[in-house]
Amino acid sequence: MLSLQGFSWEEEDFFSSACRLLEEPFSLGASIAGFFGFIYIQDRASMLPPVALMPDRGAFVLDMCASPGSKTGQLAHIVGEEGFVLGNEVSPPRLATLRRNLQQMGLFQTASCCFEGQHIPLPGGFCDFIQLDPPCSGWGTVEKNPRVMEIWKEEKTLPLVSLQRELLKNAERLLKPGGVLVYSTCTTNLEENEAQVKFAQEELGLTLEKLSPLPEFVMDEPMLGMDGVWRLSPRIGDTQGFFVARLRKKNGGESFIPEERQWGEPLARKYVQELGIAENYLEYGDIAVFKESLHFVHRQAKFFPQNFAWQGMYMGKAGKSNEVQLSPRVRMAGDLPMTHFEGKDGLEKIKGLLSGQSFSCDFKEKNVLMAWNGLVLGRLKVKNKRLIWSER
Ligand SMILES: C[S@@+](CC[C@H](N)C(=O)[O-])C[C@H]1O[C@@H](n2cnc3c(N)ncnc32)[C@H](O)[C@@H]1O
Repeated sequence: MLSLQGFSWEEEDFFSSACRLLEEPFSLGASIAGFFGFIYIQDRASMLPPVALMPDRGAFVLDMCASPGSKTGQLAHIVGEEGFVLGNEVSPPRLATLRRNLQQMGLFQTASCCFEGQHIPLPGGFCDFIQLDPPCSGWGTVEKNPRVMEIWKEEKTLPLVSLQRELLKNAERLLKPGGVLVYSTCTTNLEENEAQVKFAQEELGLTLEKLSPLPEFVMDEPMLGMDGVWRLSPRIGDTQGFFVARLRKKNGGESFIPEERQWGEPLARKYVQELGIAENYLEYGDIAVFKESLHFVHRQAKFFPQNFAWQGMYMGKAGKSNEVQLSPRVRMAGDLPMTHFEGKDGLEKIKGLLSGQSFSCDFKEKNVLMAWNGLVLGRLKVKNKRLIWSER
């Protein structure tokens, strides 16, 4: 799809789905693959924290400061569809961006919530893995944002340092005994990096686990004589600055024993099939109605405590008497007619649909799946014997 639109890239060795863009005839985000969420654009170095965390397949991960969702998405790929990633974001507009991105990528193994990370009201010992990528001074992004050094001059970073500590304290509380935390920033500031790791070791009792150097990256010598963390300086045309440390909570002490609950009003199996969603998706959870919208309730989300406010991946609108309208972006395919597009010609037609064109068809159904070279992209509406793409 991307090569037919003139893009070229090479695969990176440090992470199986990472690719380095070589040719970009127009903005990659405006490509068809970008529109349908098959790619996510981010700096090379910002992919390192999930590589350091490397949760097991099927694991539960909390991403404490998640928007726009680069790491939530990457972690969701690592844990797979049977795993689960909860992305937390304190700012409502940024939470909306996070939710949009997760839906665009079709990641039903994710959910989101909106709390101050230092006060996420989950029970202690709830999480196997935590990603903490807190707000920081961003000195490592100076190539892109030259003003950061002025905005976040030395003493101005003090409130950030204390917020990061509060976040670290809650992360330690939320980890299960033996659980793993990755702390990362995009700054080169010692106080927000190595000094915070020392705080986590000395004040919170976490153990630093050594990360092996990655040959694909030029790494700097860590400060304070610390061994086994990743420290990168910004390098023009290559990476932004980054810092990554992996910490583990000691074994012993109690884990939280969760209880399963029902969330929303799950749609009956038969109805799910009628919507053109294959039954096998229900192995991962339910598709449930919440007031006016439809969301995926992953089976791992069923263990959240009763009063915990969270939201599963958005799947569409719900009307009265359980009448639902699936979002055109729902890629979960099932027994529904499909319209196939092939090759370059097919891409041109898809571009036409996305810009408001319609095509005549003989489908009797209200919705059909749309695929390009066998890859399901989403759902088209059938109106007056014409196929249209409509997100309304
Ligand atoms: C460095 S960015 C996270 C980037 C994200 N991890 C990614 O890779 O896409 C930090 C985020 O933390 C959010 N934030 C700020 N204060 C927070 C707090 N107290 N609790 C949770 N999130 C917070 C910011 O709004 C911002 O979206």
